[in-house]
Amino acid sequence: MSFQLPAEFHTQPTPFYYYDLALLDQTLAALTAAARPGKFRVHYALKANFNRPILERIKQAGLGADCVSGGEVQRALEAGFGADHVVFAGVGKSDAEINLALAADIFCFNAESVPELRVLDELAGAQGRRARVALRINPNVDAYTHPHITTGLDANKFGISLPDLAGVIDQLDQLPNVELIGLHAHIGSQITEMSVFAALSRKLNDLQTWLEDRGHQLPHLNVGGGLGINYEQPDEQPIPDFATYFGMFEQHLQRRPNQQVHVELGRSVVAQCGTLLSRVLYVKESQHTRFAILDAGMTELMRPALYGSHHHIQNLSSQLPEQAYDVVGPICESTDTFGRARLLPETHRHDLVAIRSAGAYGEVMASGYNLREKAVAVYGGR
Ligand SMILES: Cc1ncc(COP(=O)(O)O)c(C=O)c1O
Ligand SMILES: N[C@@H](CCCC[NH3+])C(=O)O
Repeated sequence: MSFQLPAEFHTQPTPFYYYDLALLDQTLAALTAAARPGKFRVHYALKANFNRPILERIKQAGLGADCVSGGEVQRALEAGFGADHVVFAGVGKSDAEINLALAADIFCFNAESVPELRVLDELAGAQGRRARVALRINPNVDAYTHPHITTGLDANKFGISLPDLAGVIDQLDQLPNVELIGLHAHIGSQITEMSVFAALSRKLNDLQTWLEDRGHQLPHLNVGGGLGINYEQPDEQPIPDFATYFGMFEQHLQRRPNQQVHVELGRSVVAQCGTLLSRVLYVKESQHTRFAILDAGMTELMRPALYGSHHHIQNLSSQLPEQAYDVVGPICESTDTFGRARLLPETHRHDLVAIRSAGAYGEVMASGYNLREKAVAVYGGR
């Protein structure tokens, strides 16, 4: 079934984000079933979408929270996630952010460098606490995704590269207010080649053996997020293939007895339930190209401009024969283009257009460039 906007929103001023909470609930049900309670602990990566109604559903489904800023830690706590289910990642955590998370006594910091560990130690000591830490390693595993969203290669800024790990652990062992509880890795986002999770598992298996030889038994292992979604055909696959994703780790990761394995998924949880709605301002026909100029632009959904990402586009108002359009926004940048030569039914001013799979990394990456107002969010399927 293709996308339908509930009638109550047909007069909503555009552009706006529409979220289908019923689809979110179905996605969460599939996710929690595939994670097989007790087998995997799932943390939702707030960076993908931190709207309150969405967070409340996710919390109700029993997920924890994966945060990448003090603001996200705060938002997760306000939304009711227990501090013991909050993890805090990020290559550049400020002192204020660390202090906030320490004071809340969150479950774990995913730490990425010796300088960060020293600051964690100092600030935890000042608060009379111990910081639980998982070391984010950079496993140098290619995620076969867009180069801008690959995070686990030597050239990327994230994590501790493997040759440096022994030195980092030696220094960590000297820090009295930091407790090593696990390893963390996250190799990239929008991953569709599932074999990379087997490669990651094998690296983690070797590392664990190496650590055990040095006397470190780790109760926690966090394998990150990254499961991709179907942007080309959102209606064919509204719910991502969680079973295959978890299956890769079940098959290839050598879990130690009583070890807790964590994942932190963002996109696959919320992408398909969100749609950006926009109206056509003008159809401009030149000698070369036929443009459909929308009232939404890269300020509302930056992914096509930033990564050349594909989002499925539908004209909800027209049933006329199809023509090719370059679908663009009103922003003063040539990259403000949602799609080139897209086949849409003959399109006219005021037609309503849906830009699909926009629930993750859409609204959260909006900007006020050109002094644009922030698009509102509305919710259906309650
Ligand atoms: C450290 C970390 N964890 C989790 C995520 C969530 O990833 P995804 O939305 O691809 O599941 C990201 C984003 O890529 C990340 O950087
Ligand atoms: N923002 C990116 C993904 C990066 C995820 C954060 N590490 C996207 O829209 O696809």
